Amino acid sequence: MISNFLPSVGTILGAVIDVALVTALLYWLLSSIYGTRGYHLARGLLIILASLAVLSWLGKLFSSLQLTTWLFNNVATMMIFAIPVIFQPELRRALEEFSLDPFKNLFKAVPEYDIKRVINEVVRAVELLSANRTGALIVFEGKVGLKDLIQQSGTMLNAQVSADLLLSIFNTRSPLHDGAVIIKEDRIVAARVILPLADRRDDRIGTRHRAAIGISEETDAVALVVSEETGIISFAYKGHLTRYVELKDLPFILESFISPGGNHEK
Ligand SMILES: Nc1ncnc2c1ncn2[C@@H]1O[C@H](COP(=O)(O)OP(=O)(O)OP(=O)(O)O)[C@@H](O)[C@H]1O
Repeated sequence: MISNFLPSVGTILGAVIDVALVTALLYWLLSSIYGTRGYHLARGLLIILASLAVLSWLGKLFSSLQLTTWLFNNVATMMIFAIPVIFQPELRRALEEFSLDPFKNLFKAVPEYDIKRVINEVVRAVELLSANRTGALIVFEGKVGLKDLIQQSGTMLNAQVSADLLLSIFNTRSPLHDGAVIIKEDRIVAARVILPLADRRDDRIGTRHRAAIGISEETDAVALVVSEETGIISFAYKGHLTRYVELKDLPFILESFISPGGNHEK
């Protein structure tokens, strides 16, 4: 008798395969866009959708929560059409990369690196850039990836951070000096990257500083600026520009914002 109420082995197996397939698809989707600004948006949408799905399922179980069930059904349908539009560039790139190397995003190890060395090299470069009044914009990538910006406008370098390399890049005779340098962990990932400009209009600052504020508004990156006009060192974080940074304070400031794994803790 009880066996009438128990699901058959086939049903259980079907459900397990169903869940495994959806999980694998979502994992692939998220790992494909990991490193882009769309990743956190996609993760947020999935969390909302999963919460609504759980509530809707509970609603069905207890024959209540009709509004939640209605909301879930409509949001889910809407998202099927909205997601390809919102994530069009990321999905396109992910599919292209997938066709070239299907297992590229699996089994990535978390790298370890010497953060003190990176900071020392950056500070040494900033000291000379500031003294020589050479303009510079250095962005430290945080948890939010900047891969999409780099692919749109930058020149890939993927070189170890060193003061000499930073000085060569920002040398005004170098073809790479315009735009921003992106640092991820202990690598200079790219140079000549065009950043989104902050909307804020302020006559006291030009486009280099507005670009630093812009990227710090849109992501959790820290952007370091050396003014070409005055040699003043500034940094932008969470949309706020701190100017007149003293060189002696720079190592502590950078250390407090950057931690291994690309996470800014403050
Ligand atoms: N969107 C952007 N992304 C990255 N870099 C940019 C962007 N816009 C401008 N820059 C950089 O800023 C330089 C122009 O700086 P501009 O003089 O307008 O700004 P500023 O804030 O007054 O800086 P400075 O004090 O160094 O003069 C450009 O040559 C380029 O290297």
